[in-house]
Amino acid sequence: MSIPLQQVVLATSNPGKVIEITEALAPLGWAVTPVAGLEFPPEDAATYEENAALKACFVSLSTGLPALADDSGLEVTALQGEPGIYSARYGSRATDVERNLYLLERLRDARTPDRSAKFVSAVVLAYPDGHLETYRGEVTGTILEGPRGDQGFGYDPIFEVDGLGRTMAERSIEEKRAVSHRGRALEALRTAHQDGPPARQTVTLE
Ligand SMILES: O=c1[nH]cnc2c1ncn2[C@@H]1O[C@H](COP(=O)(O)OP(=O)(O)O)[C@@H](O)[C@H]1O
Ligand SMILES: [Mg+2]
Repeated sequence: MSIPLQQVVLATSNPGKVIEITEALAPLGWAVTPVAGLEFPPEDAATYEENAALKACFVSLSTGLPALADDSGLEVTALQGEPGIYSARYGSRATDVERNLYLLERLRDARTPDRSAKFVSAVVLAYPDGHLETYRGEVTGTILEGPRGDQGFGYDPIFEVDGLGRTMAERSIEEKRAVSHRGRALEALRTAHQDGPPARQTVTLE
């Protein structure tokens, strides 16, 4: 039997993610509240899915409510998938602008014409009884020589979405959601929940 969902806590302190996730979940009619006053455990897992599960489980257990977390990153082909799961702290740089500059330097040093990359998002919804739902979204693009646009956050200004000719920072929140990794993962979640919580898989041991 599914637990009816009315309220979900967002397990993130990233303001850009809070805005994007809250807007993407609006059609479901859930009360979506950002988490407050919790210090997150270190993200020391090896995959986006496990890191998102760490954050979502921690907040769900702390609040007794269903909690949703996103773990995401940028994977640059010529840098063997860097910064990947380490995107939030790439090169130990402290700000988005410094991390963007560091990435551009690394790519220049790689001396290759290949500037292809992709954004990946894993979204996990954790229930207080330990049940997890996992969704994933990706978007491919090109790393520019310099930043363009002032919307969004993180690596948005240096990532031009394939086929669009605009960076993620040159799109409104709605336009970004239509193509972004997080928008796609959350669309999968919305579809799964459109008629109530999806059925849980039962495992039978023989
Ligand atoms: O939509 C996006 N646009 C630009 N950069 C992003 C996006 N999603 C993730 N990133 C980058 O990847 C990092 C993902 O970090 P992570 O998911 O571990 O935690 P965070 O919630 O603490 O930022 C972000 O800090 C940002 O630098
Ligand atoms: Mg992370």
